[in-house]
Amino acid sequence: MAEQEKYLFRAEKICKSFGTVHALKEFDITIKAGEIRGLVGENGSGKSTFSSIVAGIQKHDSGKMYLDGQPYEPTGTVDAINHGVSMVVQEQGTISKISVAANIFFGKEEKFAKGGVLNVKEMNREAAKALQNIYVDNIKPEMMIDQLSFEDRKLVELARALYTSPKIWIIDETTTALSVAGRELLYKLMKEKRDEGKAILFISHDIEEIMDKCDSLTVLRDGLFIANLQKEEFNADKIRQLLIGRELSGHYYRDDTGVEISKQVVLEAKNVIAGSVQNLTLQLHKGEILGIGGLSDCGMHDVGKVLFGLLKPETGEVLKDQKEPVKSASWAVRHGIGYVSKNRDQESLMLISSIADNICLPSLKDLTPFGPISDRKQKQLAEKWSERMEVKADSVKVFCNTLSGGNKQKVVLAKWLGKGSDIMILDCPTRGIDVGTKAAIYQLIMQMKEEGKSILLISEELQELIGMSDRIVLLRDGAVSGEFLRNEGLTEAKLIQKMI
Ligand SMILES: Nc1ncnc2c1ncn2[C@@H]1O[C@H](COP(=O)(O)OP(=O)(O)OP(=O)(O)O)[C@@H](O)[C@H]1O
Repeated sequence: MAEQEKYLFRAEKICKSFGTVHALKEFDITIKAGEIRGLVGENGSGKSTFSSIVAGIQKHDSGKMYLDGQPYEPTGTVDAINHGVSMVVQEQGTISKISVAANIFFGKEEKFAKGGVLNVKEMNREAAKALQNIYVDNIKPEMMIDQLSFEDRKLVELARALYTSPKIWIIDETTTALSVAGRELLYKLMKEKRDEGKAILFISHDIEEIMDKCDSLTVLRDGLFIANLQKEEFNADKIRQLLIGRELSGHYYRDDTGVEISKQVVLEAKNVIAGSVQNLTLQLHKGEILGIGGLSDCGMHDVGKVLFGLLKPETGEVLKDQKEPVKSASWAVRHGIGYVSKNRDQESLMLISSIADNICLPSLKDLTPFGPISDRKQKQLAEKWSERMEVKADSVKVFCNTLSGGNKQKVVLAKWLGKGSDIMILDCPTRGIDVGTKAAIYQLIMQMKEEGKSILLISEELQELIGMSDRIVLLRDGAVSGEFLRNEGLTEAKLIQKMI
């Protein structure tokens, strides 16, 4: 048997450059049938570039790929799907202004067309099957995709990817877009597909998750293959060291306990009903890190929107300093409130603009109090925060649409840290961020707290909530279901009890 035939998929010496950036340098990887292979590496190490080449989204410059022992050179995504390769992308992968069913069958509509007329009923019926295949019954095929939450749109992407029963399923940093329940569903599907003899390439920054769910892993650093490990060789410290290229020292989360919370309330919601928020009463105190958690649809992401003025209360009010109503998002920015949305590409970044323009956007008024914008000051601010957040790019002039997912997230954080807002609403701030930078973000959050800033930390990561919050408020069905003060005995199980 030829060497490549032992594997369902094999890539050899894959190279890909974008101008002067060498995203992949002679990268090799193999995946067997019935294997879940993890792909790990720091932000910008080339994971999405590689997976998008396999999925036919872009072409490599050189190197060879084999599928089922045959040379594999997809001419595009449709060709990749026809060869049995499907991918769920890191960013939002659905198309706005069309239905769920139209998203699932985008590019394959001819399957439901007769005499040039689309049989929508038939397409909806088939879409319902695709959703049932992944055990989802709350999303209806005829719904407009824009009605769905970020998480539900990811589920539609899962349904689309699995509808064709792919031989290779690529999952690019998808878990962080999902709630606890969504993740469990994804893991169940991964196991099912593996047991059916399919191959799965699973990308994640969560080392524990990789160790738990994968059979083997490949480490990528700066576009280079670094190591392959089999399950029995997995060790968290070893993996971190391999992907960063040095030992990671220091504590990940803060280690103080028994902190005092100031009585001064800086931001509050009083009996608010808005979106998925039901009768919410919540107070954020000065210098406090207030963690917000819960299951999917508990309303936690809408809490951030309500407090930032993006979502208007139908009843109740949102007050700053217990007196001034938060009128709108622009009012909030002018009054020292910053907001990092979970939906980075749609709500937090101008993708077709430079890193510098994005970082400076909320600070323009501060940079130009008396006259025209100073290019020098703008560059200084952008460079300072881009360096502090370790954004990987040749310069701050680079456009955000060319950055890796994690580096885009760093720009979003840099933008609000540069503005120096007194209140920061962070919705999943470490989504897609690698372990090294994650530690730096936690340090920055602590620094903000020490400077007297107040932080609302909305997170799907229970460990992150326990590790960083002074106080944790849990939500169920849009209302507060439990509250915990920081203490040594706090466990995930205790939080989960209040979430379900
Ligand atoms: N279209 C593009 N134009 C220019 N540079 C690009 C483009 N796409 C990717 N890059 C660069 O290629 C490198 C690898 O990016 P890639 O998205 O593959 O990283 P990644 O490992 O997936 O990172 P992350 O964990 O942050 O998602 C980065 O330096 C990125 O800026």
